[in-house]
Amino acid sequence: MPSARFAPARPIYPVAGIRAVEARALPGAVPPLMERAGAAAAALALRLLDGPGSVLVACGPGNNGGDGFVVARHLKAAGLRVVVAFAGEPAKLPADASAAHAAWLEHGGSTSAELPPPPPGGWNLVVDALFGIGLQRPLEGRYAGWIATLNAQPCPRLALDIPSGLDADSGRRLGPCFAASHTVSFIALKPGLLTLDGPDQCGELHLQEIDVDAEALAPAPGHEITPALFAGRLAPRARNSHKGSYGDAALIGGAPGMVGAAILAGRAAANLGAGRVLVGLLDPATLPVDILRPELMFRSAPELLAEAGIAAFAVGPGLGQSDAAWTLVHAAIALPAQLVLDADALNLVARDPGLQAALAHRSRPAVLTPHPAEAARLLGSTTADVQADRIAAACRMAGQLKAWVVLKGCGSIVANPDGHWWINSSGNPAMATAGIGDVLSGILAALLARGWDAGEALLAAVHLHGLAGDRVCAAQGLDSGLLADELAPAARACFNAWVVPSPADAPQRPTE
Ligand SMILES: NC(=O)C1=CN([C@@H]2O[C@H](COP(=O)(O)OP(=O)(O)OC[C@H]3O[C@@H](n4cnc5c(N)ncnc54)[C@H](O)[C@@H]3O)[C@@H](O)[C@H]2O)[C@@H](O)CC1
Ligand SMILES: Nc1ncnc2c1ncn2[C@@H]1O[C@H](COP(=O)(O)OP(=O)(O)O)[C@@H](O)[C@H]1O
Ligand SMILES: [K+]
Repeated sequence: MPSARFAPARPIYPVAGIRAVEARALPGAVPPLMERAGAAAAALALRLLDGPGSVLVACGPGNNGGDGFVVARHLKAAGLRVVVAFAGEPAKLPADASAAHAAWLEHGGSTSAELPPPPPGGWNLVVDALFGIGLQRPLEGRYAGWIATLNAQPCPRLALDIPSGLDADSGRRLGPCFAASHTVSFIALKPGLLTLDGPDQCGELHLQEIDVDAEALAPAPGHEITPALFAGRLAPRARNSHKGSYGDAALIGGAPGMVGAAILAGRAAANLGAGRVLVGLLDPATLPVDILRPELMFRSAPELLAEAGIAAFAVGPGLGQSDAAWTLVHAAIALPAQLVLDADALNLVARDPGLQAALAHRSRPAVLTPHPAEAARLLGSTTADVQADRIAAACRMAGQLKAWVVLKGCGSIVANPDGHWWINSSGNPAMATAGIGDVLSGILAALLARGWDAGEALLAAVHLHGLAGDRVCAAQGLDSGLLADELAPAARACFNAWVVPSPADAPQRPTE
């Protein structure tokens, strides 16, 4: 079975969910969860140190500080020079943290109420155990100063559970925020690690489940995206199949001056194995053929919408917001085919409650691919409001429009109409360039044309699109300058590697 090849999709919990898991896991846990967390973090710290040295552990007034005392104890026991900064009142520590503090003192440790200056040669590691999921407001005063000093240390910087200053639910920096080179998070993933500012602040992310099976204790409202979610679709083609078996994908867009967007989407659909790809341009006079991709067939947009038997339409790339564009969107929503709405198709829907109602009443849910500004228009809010809670925004759009939605950007959020959500971790900022979104629409159109349902197609397309961006950037050493048209061949390669495993992935024959 292909699914055995893919890591299962790990659950993601906002703070309330982690608290529910903890409440069930904590009582009677042996060893206590804080001891497990601290030991796991210390093991990572030792790998980062790779030898003797001096470590600074900055501990806060709650249980995150408790994790820090445990880490300090283990590192001291391993022979390192460990300095603990702790400005809280020991008597006010919560019970587990208080026990960890006492154990640190019993093992010969001490604490300093101020951040001590670095030793000659500097720190070899700094550990942020100031605040975890209990952060309630922006850091200021002493702790803001500590964060600035910790961030200035030219050594590995390890955050425990979540970088201090980062909101665990939204991924928003609330103010001064620890800039980790590595983050070790405990029990389960939190959304804030994976979206918005989270990936920048976390550095390399390590999850330590510390022997807690979170999903057995409390249902998870969200999951990460991995191919395990759509592995059932990744079977090789039947030999006895033909182009009609893989559907017609139709791209509608390309107003004058924006024909490239429709071409990019069409090329991507061709690379992802649609049986036939048809491009319907608003201004068909501009381009009769894509000479570099002559597989694409061209029509006028109204002609294409009237064509029988098309399995999937993606409407929006380069569409514009003219009256003609509105007529096309209106007609596309009414068709029984699979439907992707992107870019200006979304802007037209945002302006028209009639289109919104028609979308919500489709027999098959549509797939919507807004970036945060398009999402703000759909929700009648602002981009800042959307970004302040990306999961809530994605779920609201999906619920209101009864559609599958991806809210794009760093840590894209996929939401279904029932309120479940997923976060995608593939992709990179070189993808922040015009045309990349059109490629996503094309990938989606191809998978839908091939018969995938809306949810599987969206999860796969979003993950694959990011993976393709990562592959091209890694292969060419790019931080910027990625071209949208480079993505589709890379997406093709990644997709086919899922379907046809390399010999190294093939099951081994038992030796006799
Ligand atoms: N309870 C347990 O046994 C476990 C707890 N864990 C750790 O505990 C953490 C959560 O602990 P807590 O709930 O105690 O929360 P935190 O330790 O994250 O912070 C809570 C404390 O910080 C204060 N605070 C919040 N925001 C502040 C701000 N901006 N400025 C100044 N003070 C502020 C609060 O008043 C409270 O005293 C997790 O992130 C994780 O690191 C893990 O060890 C797993 C097990
Ligand atoms: N910093 C980033 N990290 C990961 N993915 C990104 C980042 N910036 C952009 N992307 C991805 O690139 C694509 C850009 O799409 P979009 O903003 O619609 O651009 P356009 O419509 O101009 O092609 C989205 O899929 C988005 O998730
Ligand atoms: K922390």
